[in-house]
Amino acid sequence: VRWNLTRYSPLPHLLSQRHEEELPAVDVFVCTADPVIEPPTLVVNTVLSVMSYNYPTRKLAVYLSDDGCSELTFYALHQASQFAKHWIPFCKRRNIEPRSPDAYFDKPTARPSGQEWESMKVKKLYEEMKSRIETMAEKGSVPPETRSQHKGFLQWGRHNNVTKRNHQSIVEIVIDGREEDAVDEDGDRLPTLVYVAREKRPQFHHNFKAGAMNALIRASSEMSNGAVILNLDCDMFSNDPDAIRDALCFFLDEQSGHRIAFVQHPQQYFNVTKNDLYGNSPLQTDKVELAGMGGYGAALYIGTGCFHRREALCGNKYSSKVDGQGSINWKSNDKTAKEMEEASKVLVSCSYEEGTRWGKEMGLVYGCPVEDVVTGMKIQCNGWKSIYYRPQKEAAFLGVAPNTLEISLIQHKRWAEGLFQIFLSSYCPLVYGHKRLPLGAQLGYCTYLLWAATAFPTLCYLVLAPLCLLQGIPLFPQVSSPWFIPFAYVYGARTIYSLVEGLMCGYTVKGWWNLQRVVLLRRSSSYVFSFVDTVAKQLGLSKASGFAVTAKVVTEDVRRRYEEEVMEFGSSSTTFIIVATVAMVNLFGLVGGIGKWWWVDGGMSLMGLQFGLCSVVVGLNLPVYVALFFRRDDGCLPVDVMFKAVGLASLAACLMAI
Ligand SMILES: O=c1ccn([C@@H]2O[C@H](COP(=O)(O)OP(=O)(O)O[C@H]3O[C@H](CO)[C@@H](O)[C@H](O)[C@H]3O)[C@@H](O)[C@H]2O)c(=O)[nH]1
Ligand SMILES: [Mn+2]
Repeated sequence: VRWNLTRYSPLPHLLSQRHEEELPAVDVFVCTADPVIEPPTLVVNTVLSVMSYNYPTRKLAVYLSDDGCSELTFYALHQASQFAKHWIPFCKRRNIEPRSPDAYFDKPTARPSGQEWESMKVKKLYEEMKSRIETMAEKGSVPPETRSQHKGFLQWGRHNNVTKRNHQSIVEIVIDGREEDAVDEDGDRLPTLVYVAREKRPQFHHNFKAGAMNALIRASSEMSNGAVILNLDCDMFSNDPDAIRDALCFFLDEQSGHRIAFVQHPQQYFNVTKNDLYGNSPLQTDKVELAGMGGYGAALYIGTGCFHRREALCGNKYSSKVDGQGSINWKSNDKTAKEMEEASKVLVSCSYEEGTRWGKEMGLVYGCPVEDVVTGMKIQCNGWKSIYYRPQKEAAFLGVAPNTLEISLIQHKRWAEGLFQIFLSSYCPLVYGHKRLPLGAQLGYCTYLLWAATAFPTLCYLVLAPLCLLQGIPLFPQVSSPWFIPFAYVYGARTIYSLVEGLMCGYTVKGWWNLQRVVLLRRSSSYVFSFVDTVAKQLGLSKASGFAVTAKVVTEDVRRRYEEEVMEFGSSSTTFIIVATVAMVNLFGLVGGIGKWWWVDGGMSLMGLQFGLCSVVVGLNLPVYVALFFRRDDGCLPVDVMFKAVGLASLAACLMAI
């Protein structure tokens, strides 16, 4: 992936000059799944940020897919549609950035001073809306005066018996951009806003986010039918009001635009701390590796912050011969709102997909926890190219990064599992991509798909090396032997390369060091589970696991520790027992090894590499020891984890001795 770096700088002013009249309709899909882990205020901030794009509003439609089917989320969206009448003109008049109200009012420069009455007024309206949403969340019922403002609330009426897992299709147009009264306080037209909760029934598998996206693709095709689709997770707001125009530069490029299926932005986060304790923002991946994949025309689709050509996402193959291919012009729709809602409801019902190619050849691929990567690859194998675009100016999208170790490890378990599953499936890039993807791209995909497979080599280094050190079994050549050189070279060169590249990408030394630790923790815990689970599933020993939605809110205490970059444990999960045991084994190895070999002539030289390895691991694990023995806050490792870890590590040492 490092052989083919490609970076882009679009020229949006040329786009306006040449194509302003024929700009395509753009549909924005926002997905949410649970009103508790993904609070509605967060969701509507994302929605408001995309509603206020600098783009002709009659060509902009925003769809919210709610897999939680929550009246609260609908209420929040309805509130947001009212607030948008003030927010959008405010943003456009003053050209403010970012356009997520929370993020904007949080900026120190945005805090309105005394004279800024308008800013004060909008801020007040925003706070009022937020508190209404929070009140409704506490009370659990919609105020009667609001209930009568939109027929959509009837969907949650008593006779419908709506639960998260069992309910009818709901498609409610909250703002129909074509209506005369759909205007903001300045009299300008508002973008279309639609709420969709696809039908759920216990006997039908809903296929998580992939299912939600496919439902949206179909529902939107009945309404705005935008030729370009922007996919966002509910926790990722748009940070650049001109992002659509930048992306269109790729699709409308006269030379190669017709072949572009999607334009992917990196996943960047607004809550990453200075030294990125949990390695959430891997700068080398963002700035180098993904750009390298883009160089092969095979940028990965990573689920959010991605602009798609509808046609390619729907499963059509690229062909230079088909007429009209590449044209993504705007078309209008003459149906009434009611007709559109009714037609879409059928398309998002459970049984609609039965016997169709949806989830296989059409739309997002089902059955894989990383539906995004496999779908992206399938699109590329259909002959399309994809672009990876990381704007130099500022991030176009900003999301919420996991802020505890556990959340981050759970997320990685899902990813590594899904990725490995792709490797073992018929979608393996070396097979499926053979002759359809450049070799570099096939191998590039494998560097991700094989994350889980790194678990066992890593565990060997982490467990066998220190135990053998204790027992006096040398595993590597001794320091004075010429065979020492290749080992030292590989390790040294790899480390220096990674450090230098990391620093060039903008890491602090501490940030780079933190990343090494996190990678170690992932490989020795999350990826072990991913590997075992995937293999068990392949052998038919267990059923497909679900999609553990990443938690987006934590308590105040936990957030404070995150901001201070103190590692958060705070539970006795199996993951942490493994983490603590590995740390203890290495501590025993190092201390015991020194005690044993220091006095023996040539002992330190004989065991040199093992000592080195053990010291690095102990160094990386310092926060684990601190959490085990020195910390007393709620985020430390509980006493029972300490006993278990010490017990298991001693047991392992004893077994080795026998
Ligand atoms: O049944 C579900 C489960 C999830 N989601 C949505 O999917 C998105 C991603 O879920 P999240 O728990 O935040 O997962 P992350 O690990 O943060 O997501 C990354 O990884 C996923 C694949 O594992 C991709 O789908 C995401 O786009 C990508 O950001 C969120 O908006 C959810 O609301 C649904 O709509 N329905
Ligand atoms: Mn997420």
